Amino acid sequence: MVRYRVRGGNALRGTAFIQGAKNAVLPMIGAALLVPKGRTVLRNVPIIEDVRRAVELAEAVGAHVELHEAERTLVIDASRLDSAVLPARIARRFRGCVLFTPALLHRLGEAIVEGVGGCNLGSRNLDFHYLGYKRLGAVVDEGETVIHVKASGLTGATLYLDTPSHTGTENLIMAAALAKGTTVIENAALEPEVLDVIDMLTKMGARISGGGTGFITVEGVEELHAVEHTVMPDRLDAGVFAMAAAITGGELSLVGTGLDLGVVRYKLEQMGVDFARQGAVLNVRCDRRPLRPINIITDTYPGFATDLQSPMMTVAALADGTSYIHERIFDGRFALAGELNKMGADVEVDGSRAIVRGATPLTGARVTAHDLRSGIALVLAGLAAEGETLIESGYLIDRGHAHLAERMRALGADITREISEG
Ligand SMILES: CC(=O)N[C@H]1[C@@H](OP(=O)(O)OP(=O)(O)OC[C@H]2O[C@@H](n3ccc(=O)[nH]c3=O)[C@H](O)[C@@H]2O)O[C@H](CO)[C@@H](O)[C@@H]1O
Ligand SMILES: C=C(OP(=O)(O)O)C(=O)O
Repeated sequence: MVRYRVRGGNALRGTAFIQGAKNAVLPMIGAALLVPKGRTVLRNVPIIEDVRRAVELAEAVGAHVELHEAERTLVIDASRLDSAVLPARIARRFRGCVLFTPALLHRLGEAIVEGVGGCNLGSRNLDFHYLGYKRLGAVVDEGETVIHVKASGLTGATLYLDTPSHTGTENLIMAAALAKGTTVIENAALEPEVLDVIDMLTKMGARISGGGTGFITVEGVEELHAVEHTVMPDRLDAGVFAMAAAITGGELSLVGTGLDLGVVRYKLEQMGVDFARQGAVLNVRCDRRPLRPINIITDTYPGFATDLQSPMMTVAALADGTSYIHERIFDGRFALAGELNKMGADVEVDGSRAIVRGATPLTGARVTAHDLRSGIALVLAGLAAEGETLIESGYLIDRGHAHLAERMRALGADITREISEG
């Protein structure tokens, strides 16, 4: 059992190195499996548990994968895929496993998904993925636990997503990239990570247009080839470090090529946090105490990312006044509220809305990370709390943040990652 121990009170200062994006690297590993010849190289890979699971899963289907941790580089040779089974013991541990389906379909004619993991955020349907595969000519057999997708060749079609699903868009692009003819995906996701995946697929030889418009057209090609690609910076990791500076009254220089925090920056600015771009570095500092309250509504890009809703709840708890949060993407993403309240916050949840009455002084406590983002939100709470906070399970935090304790300690935080028995 991994846990994080945080002693609050230190302002974070210095240069924070932002990792590569989890939600870009996972589909890119899936994309690398589409390639029958040569070795794909991914740079700026975050060394997180989800990447380790993706490596294990790629190996389970027959790929040869080298994860060079110090170099943050993955080298993937998918020339000998030999199993269409995504085994439950690995697939149930992360959501990104669903991104392997298109490659298995194209390379082996079937994908057998024995389970799908990921954060427990309420209902997380995959119907857009399966309806899309069916429209492209696949047969989908959805058993109670195992999903079997089969196709002896896919053909382009017009696809529509009821809501712009992030992994749904990536999967249907990958399925369409090697299908015969033209596919149009309407109401496609606009997230920067999706665009980064499109960039990589385009370098691989895919013919994709309309990325970022909501209407994506894919002209199928015969084969894709191996490329080298650098994963974009993780805007969620960057958002967390910006918030850490905000709540501790610190000052951080965020380093990560092309970082753009979008609406998260504007919301933090409204709360009293200062941002300044200095060339390639984004500087964030907060002298204002206490912060001003805020209203946020989560949405697909360019709206406020649901993955930063939990960390923002911690920031709101430390703001002077009442903040309102409306969660519109997931129907079960407020598990953090009860844990923050154990630390002295005053958060009231009513369906998809939360009211956060601040500023309440936070006190260290033993708390539970219910998912990745509630875990990192509790780390933030610990940094601002008086006394010691113990957060379990740290594994969930490690799913998405690389070397968190080391990176935060380098900035002055008192945080340790511990492995306990049981
Ligand atoms: C690995 C990865 O990239 N994970 C991200 C991805 O998850 P993921 O791709 O799973 O999220 P989606 O965008 O697909 O889901 C958003 C919403 O759409 C619904 N839906 C989705 C697909 C579907 O077939 N049917 C359906 O109803 C879901 O139940 C959910 O309510 O986007 C989420 C929303 O930005 C982020 O929180 C996750 O970090
Ligand atoms: C919901 C998340 O991840 P996943 O989709 O991988 O469960 C997340 O990163 O907050």
